[in-house]
Amino acid sequence: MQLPDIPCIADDALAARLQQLIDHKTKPLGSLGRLEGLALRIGLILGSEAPALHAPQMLVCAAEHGLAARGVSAFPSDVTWQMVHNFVTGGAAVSVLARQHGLGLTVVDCGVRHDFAPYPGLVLRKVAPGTQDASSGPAMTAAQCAQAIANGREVLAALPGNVLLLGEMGIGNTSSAALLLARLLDLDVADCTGPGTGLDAAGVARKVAVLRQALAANEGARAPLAALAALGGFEIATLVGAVLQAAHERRVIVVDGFITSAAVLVAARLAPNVLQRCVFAHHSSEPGHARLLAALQAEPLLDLGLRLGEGSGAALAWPLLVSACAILREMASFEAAGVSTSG
Ligand SMILES: Cc1cc2ncn([C@H]3O[C@H](COP(=O)(O)O)[C@@H](O)[C@H]3O)c2cc1C
Ligand SMILES: O=C(O)c1cccnc1
Repeated sequence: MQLPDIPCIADDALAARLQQLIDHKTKPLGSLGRLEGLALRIGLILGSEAPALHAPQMLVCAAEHGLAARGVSAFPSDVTWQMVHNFVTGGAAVSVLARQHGLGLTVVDCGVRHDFAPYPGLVLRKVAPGTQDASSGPAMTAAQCAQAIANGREVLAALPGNVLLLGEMGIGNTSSAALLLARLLDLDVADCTGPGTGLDAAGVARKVAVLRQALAANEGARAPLAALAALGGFEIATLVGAVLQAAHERRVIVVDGFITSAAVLVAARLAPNVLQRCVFAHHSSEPGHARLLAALQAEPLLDLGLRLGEGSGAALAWPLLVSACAILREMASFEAAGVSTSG
C-alpha cells in the first residue's frame, strides 16, 4: 500500500523564533505553562510565527465489531447505529460540543450493520456490515483494511480547514484498541484492558479471556498493517487513513481518548512523523490509555476523568488550541508594551 509522504518537521530556525516570541511576551518566563509548548507545536505544524486555526473538523468514524458478540461490552452492538443517528441529529455529547465550539461535524459509516438514508453530515463508506469475530480469526481481510484506510484518506482530503479532531463510535472498540496496544507494544493484554462502557470486575476478566483468544487466533499478525487488519475495526482503520492524510497535509491533529490514540499508534508505526502533528487532548480513565500515552511520549492537555470517546475530549480541548494561537499572535512583547523586564 502506498503511504502518503509525511516529512519530518525539522525547522530549527522557526522553532527558535517561536520560542523567542513566546519568551518575550509580557509575562514571567514560562508562566503560561503547557500553553507555551502547545503554541510552539502548532506554530511548527502550520509553519508560521502567527498560526491561525480555521475550519476545524471533527471526524467521527463508526463501525461494528464481530467481537462484540462475545460479550466484551456492557452495551449491545445496535447502540452503534443508534448513536450514529444521534450524532447527526444533534443529540450526542460530541454533537453538542461540536455545535458549542463551531466545529464541523462529519460522521462516517465505516462499517455499521444498518442501512442509513442519506443525511447531512453523514458520509457512507461502509467496507462491510461489521468486522468478523477476531477471537476466531482476522477481523478483516488485508484488502478490507486497505479499503478503510483509503476511505479515511479520501474523506479527510475532501474536508476544509487546517485542524482535524478525531472521534469514533463502535461498541466493542475498547477491545480492538486494547488488542492493538498489546500486540504493537508487546504488553500483557490484561494491562491494556478496562471496563469500557462499564463492565464490572468479573466482566473485565471475561473480556481479558476473550482478548487472549483473539491474540492467539491472530498470532502471526505482528506488523502494523497486519495487526490492524486482524485486531482492529473499520472505524479504527478509517481513522488511520484520515490521520495519515491529515499529517501529509500538515493539519493539526487533535487526538481524543483511548481508541483514537490506538489509531494514532498504528499510524505512527507506519509513519513516525505523524506524531509531530498530534496534540493529545485528554487522559481517558480507560486504564490502557496511560500506557499508550507513555509509549507515544504524549502529554495530554486535560485530565477530566472522561471515558466516553466520540471525540468529546478533543472537542473540550479545542479552546486551548485557539487560546495558544491567540497568545502567540496577539500578546504584546515587553518591548512593544513598554513593560520592564526582570533584573
Ligand atoms: C450510549 C453510548 C454512547 C457512546 N459514545 C461513545 N461510546 C464509546 O463506547 C464504546 C466503547 O466501549 P466498549 O468497548 O465497552 O463497547 C465506543 O462506541 C465508544 O465510542 C459510547 C457507548 C455508549 C453505550
Ligand atoms: O477513551 C476512550 O476513547 C473511551 C473509553 C471508554 C469507552 N469508549 C471510549
